[in-house]
Amino acid sequence: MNKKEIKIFSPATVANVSCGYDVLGFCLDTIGDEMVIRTTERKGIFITKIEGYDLPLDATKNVAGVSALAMIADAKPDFGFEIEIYKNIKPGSGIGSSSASASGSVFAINELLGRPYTKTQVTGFAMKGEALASGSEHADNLAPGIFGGFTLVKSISPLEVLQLPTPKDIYATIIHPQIEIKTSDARAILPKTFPLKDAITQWANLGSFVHALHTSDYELLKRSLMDVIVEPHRSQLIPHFAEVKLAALEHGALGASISGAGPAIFALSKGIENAENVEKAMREVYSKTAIAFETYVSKINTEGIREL
Ligand SMILES: Nc1ncnc2c1ncn2[C@@H]1O[C@H](COP(=O)(O)OP(=O)(O)OP(=O)(O)O)[C@@H](O)[C@H]1O
Ligand SMILES: N[C@@H](CCO)C(=O)O
Repeated sequence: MNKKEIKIFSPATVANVSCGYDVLGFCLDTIGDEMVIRTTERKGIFITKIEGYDLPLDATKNVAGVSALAMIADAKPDFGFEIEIYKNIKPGSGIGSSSASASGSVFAINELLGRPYTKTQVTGFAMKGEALASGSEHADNLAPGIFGGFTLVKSISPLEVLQLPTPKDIYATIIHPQIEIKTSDARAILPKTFPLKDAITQWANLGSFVHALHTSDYELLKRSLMDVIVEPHRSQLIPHFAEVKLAALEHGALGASISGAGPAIFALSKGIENAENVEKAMREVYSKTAIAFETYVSKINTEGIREL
């Protein structure tokens, strides 16, 4: 007998991770949304409650509803689902707000259906929801939420996700200035072509970053956390980006860059003490401005979305 109701924690995630635009991501632990999903006799998907932020209850306009509708169109259950969303991740934050909803609903429905779908298939349904928010299908926030840890999306069609190892002592620091950048806008400002020399630098860094994760080589990790493709364009949208990045690097971070489409900025550090020093240094930069902000220090969440 399958369960009729499930409560989950759907974590925030960091996409791109400097050198892996649209393919690399990792999962955070200290911030995420909660969702309750239950079966109903009436067929369909019904978003009955959203707390935290003002988002559409219409299932066709909410990413959680769109991904859930895609899953039930395939599974064809003879009952429906109600979804309650308790949002902690601000939409347009750069730490995967839309992704947490799009993946949370289908993770939970898969559980309530008795887990007929693999994690890769669940990610495929979630991509339908994520596309509503960003205007194109990508899975670099979804995959770390669903699989946990660091992930690499090798291909979106057919979808193939690689789970990468998480070095034992690695921590993330996030600063989230309270301005909104829509992913669709941040994608639209990117050039359509790039110089070959920049592409070479970027794929060399991506390859060496993956190698550094496999070998827990923090020195190599530090030298690989670079972005010559996206950061130069998008950093202009984030006030004080260069100062925050410099402060992070000067206070022990292995690397720092834009989290997803921004405005959040992430840093990776070896050890929680370094991660906390980086947090303090990042806070100092924004404390001198009129912009409100929040910061988080988090271990890497290797479990991903979990039942509460
Ligand atoms: N359940 C939902 N949660 C969050 N955003 C939603 C949801 N449903 C629809 N949206 C819409 O998606 C957009 C936010 O998604 P967007 O991808 O821009 O931000 P993000 O997910 O925080 O960023 P990133 O993907 O860079 O981490 C907003 O326009 C919001 O109204
Ligand atoms: N890879 C995506 C992540 C944000 O959803 C981007 O940077 O546009």
